[in-house]
Amino acid sequence: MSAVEEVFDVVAASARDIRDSLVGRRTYEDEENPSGEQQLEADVYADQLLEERLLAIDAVSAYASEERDDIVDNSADSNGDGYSIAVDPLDGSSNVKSNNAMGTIVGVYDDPLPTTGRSLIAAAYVLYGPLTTMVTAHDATVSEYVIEDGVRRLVQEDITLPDDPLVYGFGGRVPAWTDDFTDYVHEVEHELKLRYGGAMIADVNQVMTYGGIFAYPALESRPEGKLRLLFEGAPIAYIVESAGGRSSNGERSLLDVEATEIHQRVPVHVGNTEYVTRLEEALGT
Ligand SMILES: O=P(O)(O)OC[C@H]1O[C@](O)(COP(=O)(O)O)[C@@H](O)[C@@H]1O
Ligand SMILES: [Mg+2]
Ligand SMILES: [Mg+2]
Repeated sequence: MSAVEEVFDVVAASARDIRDSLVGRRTYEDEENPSGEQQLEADVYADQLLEERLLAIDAVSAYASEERDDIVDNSADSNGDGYSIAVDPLDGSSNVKSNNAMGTIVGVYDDPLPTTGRSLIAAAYVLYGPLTTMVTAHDATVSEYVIEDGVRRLVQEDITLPDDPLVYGFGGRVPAWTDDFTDYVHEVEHELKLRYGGAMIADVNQVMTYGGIFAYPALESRPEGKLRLLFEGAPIAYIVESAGGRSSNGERSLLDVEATEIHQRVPVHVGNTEYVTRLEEALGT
């Protein structure tokens, strides 16, 4: 089995345990993560589980996560030339309180972190919805699996974004959006249906399913947006682009954004090519 398939299997097995763990871990810890957000017990649990299991794979030499300051380096065990894994252990974890959908995001990078999304050789996300599903991208192929008893079963192969887009979801408070972005939203809302749930993975998965656009844009008070490049933006861009869509930070593909810090943020826009291209035009880039 290839190392990438091994990573995907470990993520699937861990997804079952993460899901099972949620029931007793819906309260906040006293700690904040490196992005200054309060951590839930569930965030910490998922992070520890994934760190332990992913680093146990021979070909994995480093583990970085949204929930910890520093990279955990295991290169001595993998002869220094293994993959670096970047993880958002629970995406949209504040949804655990209201029992709404959440995700797990995994990027497999072929270079030491921080590095650009062009170093990604695979990416995957788990969606904890009514079903636990997993979408993987590797070798230009996007596949969807259902996870049962910790094992992934293929349900759809060679996924591409639908040609007739239906939905949009944009994060951030409306008054915080820039004027250019707001003008774009006013166009799009005549064409697509709003679907926004506050967990990027759930919102992006709707775009993967129905076509359209998801964005967490630059805000007036926060030009860098909210989402993190290595753990959220680049892996999702890799998956959406592998499915025939586009990603952008407003100017260029998220895969081409220079990475200088592990926890750096980036404006995220992903979806059907037409909508992302129009968005770049609206932003004047
Ligand atoms: O609550 P807001 O501001 O709409 O932000 C929602 C965004 O924040 C996130 O929850 C951030 O992810 P984390 O839960 O991993 O910090 C995204 O999943 C989502 O798109
Ligand atoms: Mg997240
Ligand atoms: Mg998270």
